[in-house]
Amino acid sequence: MADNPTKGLADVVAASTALSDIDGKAGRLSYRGYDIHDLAGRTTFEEAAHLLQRGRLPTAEQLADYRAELAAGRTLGALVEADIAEIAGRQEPMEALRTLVSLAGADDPDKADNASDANLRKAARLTAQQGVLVARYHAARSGGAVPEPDPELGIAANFLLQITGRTPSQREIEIFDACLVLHADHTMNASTFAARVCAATLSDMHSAIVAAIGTLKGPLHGGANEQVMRTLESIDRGRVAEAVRAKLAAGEKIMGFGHRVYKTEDPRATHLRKMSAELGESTGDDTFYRMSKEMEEVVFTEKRLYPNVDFYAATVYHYLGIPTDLFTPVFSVSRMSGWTAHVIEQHADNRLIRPDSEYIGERDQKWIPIDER
Ligand SMILES: CC(=O)SCCNC(=O)CCNC(=O)[C@H](O)C(C)(C)COP(=O)(O)OP(=O)(O)OC[C@H]1O[C@@H](n2cnc3c(N)ncnc32)[C@H](O)[C@@H]1OP(=O)(O)O
Ligand SMILES: O=C([O-])CC(=O)C(=O)O
Repeated sequence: MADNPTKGLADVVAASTALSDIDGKAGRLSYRGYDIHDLAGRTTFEEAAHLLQRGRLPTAEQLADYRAELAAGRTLGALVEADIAEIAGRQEPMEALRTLVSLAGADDPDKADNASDANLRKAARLTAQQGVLVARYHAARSGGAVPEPDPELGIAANFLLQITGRTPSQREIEIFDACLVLHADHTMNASTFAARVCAATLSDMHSAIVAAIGTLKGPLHGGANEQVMRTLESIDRGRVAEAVRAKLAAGEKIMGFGHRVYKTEDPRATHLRKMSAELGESTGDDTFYRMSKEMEEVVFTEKRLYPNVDFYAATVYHYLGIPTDLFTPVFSVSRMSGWTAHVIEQHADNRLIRPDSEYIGERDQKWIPIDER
């Protein structure tokens, strides 16, 4: 039987959204009508999150209020505090985040309230807490202390401070802030779709985010950034082309390449490639950047595939001193802003999401009693 033409829901429009838009042929991405090239490097993550969750780029006053709300919202609840050390000892980072966000839901003062004002408050708290959860998880498993967040710093700077234990340079903050902006939203990607399916049953925001985190974790989606770094680390630096060709010949996918929607360069990769080059040079060892460039050339020659957002994000995070198994959690720190905005949008104009399936199993089977099977 021929493959279902909508297998994987390719090209199926599953929701209407005013949050982000992609032109896959031209390689363009915009958030609420603002081209990503105009936002990255000029807009802080907090401004982008405000744009997505609250519908507009904030004025200075609105931004100050939003930042104050985020700062107040990053305090973790009693259940999370009580269990984080135990969870850090027993679960991998994305599994732990899934558990911790679920616990945060029990601690949240708005809990299962789906009203729009409650959803806005929960969206801000979830966005404020995600980076803190990653940092606290990392400290708990490594037995170290987490520096207190600096109230003068934003989410990007505080995250780097809390993960690396040192005050990041201004340029590192700018680069990481731009990374968070670049990852914030991306139409109906798998994790956002999962969040919307959950929200569309009129389940609550924390439940939808738990579904999204579990979905982002997989290596065909957000989990690819960690796999990119593992691939680079496993390849002999003088034999990149040979290693890539061997993987392709063995039928393996090369992590960080290909995309369901982009048929040309992912516009986010354009920024991340430049950041990787800059950070590689400034750290004095750009080997992984140069290996990445070579991989890009070989994959394009062999398969005509372009790097996606996860490819150069890997070396950027590596150069920023972020442990490799926290790369996908970093993605969730940013995408939390988009996921929560999608839940708000879904609840505001809801209809149950329930697609159909094509039945390919046996029919008209005759039932046989158990002792005769
Ligand atoms: C944030 C994000 O989620 S970005 C994506 C992150 N994921 C990755 O980087 C994982 C690697 N990439 C992939 O697996 C895919 O390109 C996806 C999942 C991103 C897109 O998948 P789809 O649109 O379903 O494309 P699909 O997997 O069917 O690939 C189409 C063809 O291109 C090939 N292909 C696609 N990506 C790759 C890759 N990275 N390496 C090698 N071949 C690939 C497939 O093998 C397939 O070939 P075939 O037609 O000869 O069988
Ligand atoms: O849109 C997708 O399918 C995956 C992606 O690039 C993202 O979620 O950022």
